[in-house]
Amino acid sequence: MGQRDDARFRHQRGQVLAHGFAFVSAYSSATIHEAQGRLGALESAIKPVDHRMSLCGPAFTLQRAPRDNLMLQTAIGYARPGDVIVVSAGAYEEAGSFGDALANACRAKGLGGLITDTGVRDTEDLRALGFPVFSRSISIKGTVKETVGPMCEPVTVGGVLVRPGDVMRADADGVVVVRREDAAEVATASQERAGARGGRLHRRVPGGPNRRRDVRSRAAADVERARDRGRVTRRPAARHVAYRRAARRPARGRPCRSPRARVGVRPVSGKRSPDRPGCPRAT
Ligand SMILES: O=C([O-])CC(=O)C(=O)O
Ligand SMILES: [Mg+2]
Repeated sequence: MGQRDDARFRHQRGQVLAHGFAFVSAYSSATIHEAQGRLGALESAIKPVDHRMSLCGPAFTLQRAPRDNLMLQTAIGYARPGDVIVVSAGAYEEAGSFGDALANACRAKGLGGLITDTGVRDTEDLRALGFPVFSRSISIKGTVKETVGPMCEPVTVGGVLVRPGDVMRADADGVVVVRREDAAEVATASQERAGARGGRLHRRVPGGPNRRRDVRSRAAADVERARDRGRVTRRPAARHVAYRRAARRPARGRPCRSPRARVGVRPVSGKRSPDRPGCPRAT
């Protein structure tokens, strides 16, 4: 089997195992990350070129030299419609290895998007094209086209292992990878989580039926916790009483807003109290 056929074969296997990725697409990257036990999040530096961009699809992985995009161009030729090209290039930020020309090629092939741990450029065109691109950086610096590297092999991107056919989900918040064999299970867990949270949030909508009870019980629980930690005493400390009395006393001359200054306490930080009537100088 030639290199091209070999890559296709392995990738097809990945796609067969990636059943369920369509369901994963219904949930946000953060929900999926939580639902699968807080796993699979790529480093937060990898972000969309435009916050409206999102993608979900099977990974088409490749490894390449940091300032060389030969393998990226090659991968676009091999990848299939819907595939998400996932590039591992050593987290190198100072190279714009993908731009308008390659994005147009991806669009023409119907690819699902690009996730790269290096830089991209021509971002205005990428936004106009609407092709989802998630990168570590934006750099105007060009790349050479010289070095051959592996395709459709497991790679590490943003600190996470990605295998061909694993499900990539990315949105404005970041990128998460779901192991292809777990996709259906993670979709179910995400649905449960989204449903449970949706219910709780609904109850807390301002003016909603349970708002008062919720707020009161939460406040009571906070006080209880603070008491346990010894922060709340039943009677206010003597100095708090002094401050409050001082604050109520009518001021002579121009009003002074600082009860702390009126009882003659040196301010903890910031400006000293001004020397004016009704406001004794800090000592
Ligand atoms: O050609 C390159 O190396 C990257 C680029 O700017 C493009 O794809 O438009
Ligand atoms: Mg360009």
